[in-house]
Parts: sequence; structure tokens; C-alpha cells
Amino acid sequence: MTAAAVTRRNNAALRVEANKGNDGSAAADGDNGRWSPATKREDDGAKDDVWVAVDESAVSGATAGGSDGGRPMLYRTYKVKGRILHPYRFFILLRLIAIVAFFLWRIRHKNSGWLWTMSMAGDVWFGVSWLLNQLPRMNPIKRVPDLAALADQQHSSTGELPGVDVFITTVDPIDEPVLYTVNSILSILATDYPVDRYACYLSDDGGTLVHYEAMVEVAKFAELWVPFCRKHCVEPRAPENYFAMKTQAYKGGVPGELMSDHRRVRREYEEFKVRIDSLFSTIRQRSDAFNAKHAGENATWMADGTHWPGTWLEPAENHRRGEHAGIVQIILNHPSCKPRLGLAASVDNPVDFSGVDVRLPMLVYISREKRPGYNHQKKAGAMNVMLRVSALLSNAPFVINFDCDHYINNSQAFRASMCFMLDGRSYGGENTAFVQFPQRFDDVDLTDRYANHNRVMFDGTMLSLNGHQGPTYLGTGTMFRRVALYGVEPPSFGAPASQIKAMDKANKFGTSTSFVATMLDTASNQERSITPPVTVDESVAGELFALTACAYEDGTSWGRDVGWVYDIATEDVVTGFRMHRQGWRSVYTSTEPAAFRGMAPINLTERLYQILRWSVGSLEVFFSHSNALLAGRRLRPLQRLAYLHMSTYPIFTVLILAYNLFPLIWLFSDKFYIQRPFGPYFICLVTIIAMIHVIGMFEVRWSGITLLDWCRSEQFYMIGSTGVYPTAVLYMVVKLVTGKSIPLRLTSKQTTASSGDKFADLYAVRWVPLLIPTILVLAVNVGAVGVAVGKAAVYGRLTVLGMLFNVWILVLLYPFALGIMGHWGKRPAVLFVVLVMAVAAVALMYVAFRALYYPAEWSVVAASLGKTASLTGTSE
Ligand SMILES: O=c1ccn([C@@H]2O[C@H](COP(=O)(O)OP(=O)(O)O[C@H]3O[C@H](CO)[C@@H](O)[C@H](O)[C@H]3O)[C@@H](O)[C@H]2O)c(=O)[nH]1
Ligand SMILES: [Mn+2]
Repeated sequence: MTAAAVTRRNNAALRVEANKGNDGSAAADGDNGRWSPATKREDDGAKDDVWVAVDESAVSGATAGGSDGGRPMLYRTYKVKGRILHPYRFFILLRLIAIVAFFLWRIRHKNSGWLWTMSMAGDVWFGVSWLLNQLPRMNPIKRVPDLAALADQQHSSTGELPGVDVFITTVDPIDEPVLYTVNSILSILATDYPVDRYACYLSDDGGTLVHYEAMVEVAKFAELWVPFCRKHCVEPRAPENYFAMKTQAYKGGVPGELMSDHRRVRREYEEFKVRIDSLFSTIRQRSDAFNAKHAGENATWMADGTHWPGTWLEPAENHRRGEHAGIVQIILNHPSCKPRLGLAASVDNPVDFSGVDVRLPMLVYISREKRPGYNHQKKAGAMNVMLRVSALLSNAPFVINFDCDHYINNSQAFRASMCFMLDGRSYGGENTAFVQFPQRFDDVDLTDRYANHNRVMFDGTMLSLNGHQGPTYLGTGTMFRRVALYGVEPPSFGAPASQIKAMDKANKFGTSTSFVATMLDTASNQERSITPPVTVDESVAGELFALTACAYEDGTSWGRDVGWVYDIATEDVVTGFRMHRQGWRSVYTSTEPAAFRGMAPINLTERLYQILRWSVGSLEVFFSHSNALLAGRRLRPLQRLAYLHMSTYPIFTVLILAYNLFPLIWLFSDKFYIQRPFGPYFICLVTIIAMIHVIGMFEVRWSGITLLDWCRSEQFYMIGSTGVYPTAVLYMVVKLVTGKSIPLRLTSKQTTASSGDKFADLYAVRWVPLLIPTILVLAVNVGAVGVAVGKAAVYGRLTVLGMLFNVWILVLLYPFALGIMGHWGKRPAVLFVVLVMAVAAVALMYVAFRALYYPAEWSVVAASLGKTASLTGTSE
């Protein structure tokens, strides 16, 4: 390996991780000198005062150069510099010692009364929860793909990029606007990956003609959009997001033509959008016309004058939600393997594509069969159908999945994932089941009121898990190894093909023999391309039909040991867990610009429902065969702790809720000193709490998030803890006792967006019972502050300590309070005034109450009234 090669690879690594406005499209042309100067890496390396490269030259199984027959190293590993890591770990240890000592001290100073016992139990519980969360976080590792090394490998004889099947799921064209879905698909069709080596599948759980016809429109518009992206190397390749961008550095080869091409494509895009928008009415008008001709019919008609096999506008037998036939439609077939150049500019053809490959990848529309009486298992069920159908049509050895509201933002992302999948290191590469990218969002308000960006989770927790077996599967933006989805064990525990043969004997995969044959193909060559074009004759069609049928999975292992896992509200975490339990690894990597971006619910109620679904899913994992405690030895110890924490965190919050409602007790009685001697107790408590924040600041430092991100996460945790998480616990209790589960709804995507105000959803209040507990906590703590002020007025002594606790809770619940104020929340000052007035009102009520029932104290009260008024800023 030559020094120059190393430098170049390092540069490439940097371009993905820390791209500073550099060329982003040249990964395939490794050697053409477009990489940044050799010195750049050293400079940037010096600037990075958090991460330092791990020396992996001694690692066996891979060669850094790749020229001597072995597999090259295709990614780099970084760890946190000792300067930060050591004090960070030291503080964690210190806190551990402190809480143990504190606990012992409390036992020695045992107080009587149930309050003391409860608070002891609670504190133990908190300590355990903290440990479960903290221990796996002590070894954060960053992994950076080396695109240049991948390109080198491709140039050499061995390397061709393997095939990828892209899955995208949608349900409802209204709740999940079609515009998002088509943008997502366009970004996939245009991404920078060999066009004959990937295929795109849309699963439409609604079975609506609107989605099908939108795909037909997409295929037409893609003929213009995709070559345009290739010609000018534009980013991102989702048109809506591309056109919304301000100017950017030009990366293509013909800058002179950008202006006119851009204008032309943009106009076409506007027309395309109009066609998409009008699909609802087009389909309705067409159907009305056909139905008028066919007396007595009330069908929904396709453009070619046949009935749509999916759901109809007027629901009818066999054509309604939850009851319709399975549909597989190949909208674009496999392209040829040879480039096909476009036409030169002409009158009909204003955009010059003469030097551009105009092929499009395969595009398939799927809607699985739905029948009443079957549990369709939501997204997991849809993914499993796609897994089977794609096996017959393209059978790529890798699979990446997106929610319909996520698009590819960095067209190098597929290549970046391949750097991990194809890496030569013995513990990496072929034992890597999936590569997880962070979820990044476009629509979130500037201050991220409801912690939608979730940076603490993505940039903190996931980086930490990189240091163990790898991140959990997060549902979208995940590249999988197909055989890992089939439930086989990693190659280090047995050859995948023979495992599949053995499992097939037990009819674990269902009855389709051609499907099992494709599984064996994938297992025996995991770097193959995709299956050459399939002619869908009658027998293939029949086979596809069988694979989309509800009954296919009866009596098989689908949903348990094979495919996405069922019966858990968060299919993602549990599916990833199954792989980790089998000994697979996973990789977390973030690129710059972000690999994928999407939409998040910014409405308070939607957001709470989202985390309700997640926390219910977590608890379901705990009470299932996927409990981390039941996993075998292949699940590493700290990975196990992380999963344990992930599946139990809602339980701890019941106590947080209790603590938050605690003031209720001392509002009405003076039971307040739950631990005597109170002085030392209080000081210890504050120290221990303060240490969490010190440790948190170290995490902010190494994860590279902002202080605001961190605060938002704390606040949102408290909001969840006072309402959603205890509700999830209640849900779980009901489920365990009665065996029945209440259905959880789909996250509704921004539906008020059309009103012109980008953040309209942020200010919309949707009242639901889920808001009540948190409102109660707010009220109790406002009340407590008020009474404390009142007491100060009566007794002339301010109970600062108690109030500190209440004020702290109010600070944490602040985003929630803003949220329920709706439009008033635009001016936080209003909230402040409201809060002060509420406190004053309670204080006055308290004083009045005292005056009424304890007239003897009246003189004292009268004397201190003036003080109250000045404290609360009101005058009488
Ligand atoms: O019956 C269903 C229900 C949902 N989906 C799709 O599943 C995806 C995720 O649903 P969504 O309501 O958007 O959930 P979110 O809370 O936004 O999603 C996060 O959390 C989910 C786990 O609860 C993961 O599956 C997602 O990938 C992850 O982004 C969407 O594409 C849906 O179209 C289906 O295909 N069929
Ligand atoms: Mn979503």
C-alpha cells in the first residue's frame, strides 16, 4: 500500500463525513484527481479535537491496499480522544460511587413512614435505569465510509457494485401526501448508483388507484428528471427539495446549459405536480363516465377501461379498505446492461441529453392482498410481502427501506453503505446485517420545540452502540443484507445457504419453491447484481399472486424468525434485535450532507401519539420472546443492557409522574421532609443530580450536538414522562391482563401545510385525553409555587427548596405549555404573564383561605399582603 493511496482514501473518508462544500458526485471516478489536496486531511484532522482515528493496520482479514488479493478496508474507525473520554468515564464512575454511598447513608438514617420507603424504592429504580442507560454509552465509536477505496475496488477486476432493492411504504394518499411519496421515488430513481443494479418497490397498503397512477406519472417525469440530475450532478435529487433550494455550487460538466435546462425541468415539474394533484378528480371523473355507461356499476376504473383491482372510491365488496386482491404491477422493467445515451436537443426535445445515460431503474407497484379476519401487521406485514415479491423480480442481495416521507438527500448514500457491507475485516463486512443512517428532518421548527430531531438519540446513543454490536434498526434509511432478513445466522456461525436449506425443510418460508430458490441464489453469492429481466408470464404472475396473499404466511415463520417481526408496535427495534441476538453486527454512520431526510410530526398531539406508539412498542418487546434477558450469549453484555433500557424506560417514568405530583401531598399537609437530616440529604441529592448534567455536557461535546438539542431532549423526556409513558405502561397492563390491544394510529404527516404557514401544525391544538396528565402536573406545580408564595406571605418564610423543584419541572414542561396555548404560543411572553398571574391567583387564594378559616392569623396575613403583591407583580 502506498502512502499516496492512503492519503487519498483518507480524503475521501473526510468528504463524506466532513464535506466542506466539496464536489459530492465524483466518488465513482476515484483516480481522476478531483479529490482535495493531500494536505487537507492532516489539517482537518488537527482541527477535529474530539475524534481520533483508530489504528487498524494490525487488523487481520483485510488489506489496506486491496491489491494483494485480500479485501480492502473500506471504512475508517474513530474513537473519542482521551482528553474527553477519560474524564467522561471518570465522572460516570464517580457518580456511581456517589449514588451507592448516598443510598447507604439513607439506609443508616432510616426514617419511618411509607413516604421514606417509597422514595427509597424509587431511587433504587432510578439508579438502575440510569446505569442501564449510561453503561453502554461509555465507548462511542464513529465509522466513516471510504468512498475512494470503494471506487478503487470497482476499478480493479474484482469489484462491481452489488444489487440493491429499494422498498418504500405508504398507506394513505391523504394522511401521507402523495407529493412526498413521488418525491421520494424520484430521488431513488435518480440516485447515483449503477442503474441496472437496483430496483425500486412501492408498497401501497391503501391499494388506491391514485398511488398507482402517480407511479405511472413518476415514470414519465423521470425520463426528464433523472437524466437532468445525471447531466448536472444536482443534489438533492428529490425535485421538490431541489427546486426549493437557494443557489448551490455547480458540480456537473456543462455549466453553460444549467440555466435553460433548469428552467425547462422546473416548468415540467410544476405541470407534473398539477397532474399529481388532480389525480383524485381525474379518477373520479373517469369512473363516473364509465359507470354511467355501465348501468348498475359503481366501480373505479383504470385509464384502459378496466376495473381497478384495489380499493374503490365507493367501497364495494372485494374493493374496500382491508378487503381487496393483491396487485403487483411492473411500471418500469429492468433496464439493459449497456448505457443508452439520450437524444441531442431538438424542437421536440429541448434538453440536450446526448452525452447522458437515460436508462431508468426498475419500478414496481405492490399492494398486498387484504382480507377481513387477518391481522395485516401494518408496516412489518407490508415489508415482508415486498421482500418476497422483490426476490422473484430482482432478488438483490441488499435491501434498503424508506418511509414514504423520507427521500435520498445525498446520492452517494448507497455507495456509503456498501463501504461497510463489502469491507474485508473479519469482524465487519459479511457479518454486518444492516447499516443505519440517522433520520434528519426538513419540516421541524427552528428551535425544535418537541425534540423532533432527537439528536441525543441519533448522535449520542447510536454512536455509543457503534462501540458494541451496533445501532438498533430505526425503521427508515437502513440498508440490509437480504440473508440477514431471512433469519439466518451470520457467516461466522455457518454458511447461509446451508442454513436456508435446513430451514426450508421445516417449511419456515412458505410453500413457494421458486421463492426458496431465489433465497439460495442470494445466500450463495451475496455480491451479485440483480436478476435479469423477468417476463411476467402466467406462471410468474401466479407465483407473485401467491406471495402477496394473506394466507401465504399461515403456518410459516414469517414475522417471527423470518422477515420483519410481528405483533410489536415498533417492528424496527425488534427486527434489529433479532439480528443482534443471532450475532450479527450493525453499523451507524452519518454523512455530510445527510444521506436521507424526511418529515416529522411537529404538532404536539401527533408527536405525543408517535412516542406513545414507540413506548408501547418498547414495552411489548420487553413482554415478548424478544426480551433482552432471554437472548443467548451472542448478544454482547453492553448491547444487552442497551436493549434492556430501550424496552423498560417507560416503566421508570411512572415514578417520575408520582414525584411530579408529589406537591399534592404537601399542599394539603406538611408531610414534606421525607428524609431527615434534611440538610445533608438535600446537598447529596443536588450533587447527584448536578453530576448527570456534567456527564451530559461531556456527551454534548463528543456527540457534536448543541446545548439546545440536549435541553430539548431533557424537556421532551419530562413531557413524555408525565403523560405518554405512564399511559403506555397502563396500555401494557391492560394488554397483559385482558389480552386485548388497542390499535395505535399512523403518524399523520403535516396536513395543515397547505394553509401557507410552514409551521401551522406547530400552533394547532388537537385536544385529546393524552394531554390531561401533563396538564395536571403543570397545574399542580403552578399551584405548589403559588402556595409556597402564599405561605411565605403568611409565615414570612419562603420555602425556597421546595419551590426550586417545582420551578424546575415548569421549566422542563415549558414546551408543552407553549404547545397547548396554540397561536398564543407564538409569543412566549404571554405564557410567562399567564404563569405569573396563575401563581399570584393561587397565592391569594391561599391567603384568603387562611384568613377565612384561621382568623387568628389574620393580623399576620394582613401585614404580609403587601409583600405578596410585590412578589408576584400584581397590585390590589
Ligand atoms: O399499515 C401500515 C402502517 C404504516 N405503514 C408505513 O410505515 C411507515 C412508518 O409509519 P409512520 O406512521 O410514518 O411512523 P413514524 O412514527 O413516522 O415512523 C417511525 O417509527 C416506526 C416504528 O413505529 C418505524 O417503522 C418508522 O420507520 C419510523 O420512521 C410509513 O411509511 C407508513 O406508510 C405501512 O406501510 N402500513
Ligand atoms: Mn414517519
